[in-house]
Amino acid sequence: IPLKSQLLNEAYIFIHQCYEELNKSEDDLKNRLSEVNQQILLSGTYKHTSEELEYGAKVAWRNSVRCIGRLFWDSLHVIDQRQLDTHEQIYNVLVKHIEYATNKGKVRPTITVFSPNNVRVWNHQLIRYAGYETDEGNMGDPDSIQFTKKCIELGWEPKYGRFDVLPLVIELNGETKLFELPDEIILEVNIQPPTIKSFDELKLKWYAVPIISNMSLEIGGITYSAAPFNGWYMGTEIGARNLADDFRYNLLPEIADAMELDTSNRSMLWRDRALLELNTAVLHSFKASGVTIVDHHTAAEQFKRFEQKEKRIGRPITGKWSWLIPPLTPAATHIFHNQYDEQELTPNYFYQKKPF
Ligand code: HEM
Ligand SMILES: N=C(Nc1cccc(CNC[C@@H]2CCCN2)c1)c1cccs1
Repeated sequence: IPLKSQLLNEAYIFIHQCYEELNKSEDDLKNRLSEVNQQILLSGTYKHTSEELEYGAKVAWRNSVRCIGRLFWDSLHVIDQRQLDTHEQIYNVLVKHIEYATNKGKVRPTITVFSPNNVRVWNHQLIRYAGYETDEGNMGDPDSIQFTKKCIELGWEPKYGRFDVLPLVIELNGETKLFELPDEIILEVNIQPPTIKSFDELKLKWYAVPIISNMSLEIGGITYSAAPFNGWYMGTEIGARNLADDFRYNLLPEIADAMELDTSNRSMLWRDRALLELNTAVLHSFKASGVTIVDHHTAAEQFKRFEQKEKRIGRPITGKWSWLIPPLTPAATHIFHNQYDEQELTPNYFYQKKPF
């Protein structure tokens, strides 16, 4: 086929890779290639079959170089919602995604794919806490301050709490609408340590399911700009970053006080002791609540199995070392002592320009 455009080229490569890996016949491949060629020459684009979409979304996960959780790439639940064309339908399907993925705590890795190019979800994650800048300092999640301001501009009523779940902001064909999430679909875990009782006054909690909604899914030259996907948490994301970073909830000083540590002397490693206590509390609390979570040692072990499996099959292993090593005790994992090819193959998930 004279490759008249970049899209033809990328479509060609994807269909070949997909039909090869799915063991399709030569006839199927030939027929599909000429069909795709026709669609592109006639309309300038082409439509994936549901099978191609499912394969593409799974392989995009397998190609995500920053992800430690890729062992389970083939078990992704792919929900094809490319036919929806109103804000309300999209909102209802996002609520269904949250319920299906949460599954009362037995988290199911899931992605919902909307029509390419004309849908955007403005949220970073479907469930995330608001952040506020007040005269007395910050309240809530500082990472959400800018988006929270946007929601207030769009008519959202701020509650100025520490853990206010943000509304969904859905853009369709250039029109943006705001939707509140019903409390009952948001599963949260109260975080208390297995040891220290004084933690309780800190009244800590976090939401159960991380659902990334601001990245695009690129398959064979087609960009799905709204394709929210979730897995389950690795404990350090909550305990070593979201609740610990001094530009996030910055809780280590309070944790250290609750542990009656001497915080006047750094070389006593009080920050490290507080981190350990907080991270064991996160893992313990999620497990006690029956919510899926993985510790960073187990996750690294699973990633090692992923590497071994990919090697056996003869596929390249790609990874981004600085993201794959966990923020807590990284040198205790094999990842720390390895090097990885950072090449970003497609299909893949990519950052996209902010819609606001
Ligand atoms: C099943 C459990 C999973 C676990 C435990 C897991 C774990 C992680 C962790 C810890 C990160 C780094 C996040 C950060 O430091 O902010 C990450 C990144 C990533 N994961 Fe996974 N993941 C899982 C499933 C998935 C799924 C289902 C997808 C997509 C279908 C996915 C795609 C990605 C992508 C694209 C990134 C990079 C995000 C960025 O660049 O900001 N992961 N994963
Ligand atoms: N466990 C998860 N964690 C995760 C995965 C991808 C992206 C993120 C959020 N990353 C952005 C934050 C903020 C800056 C650096 N980390 C979290 C998953 C979320 C969705 C699928 S798995």
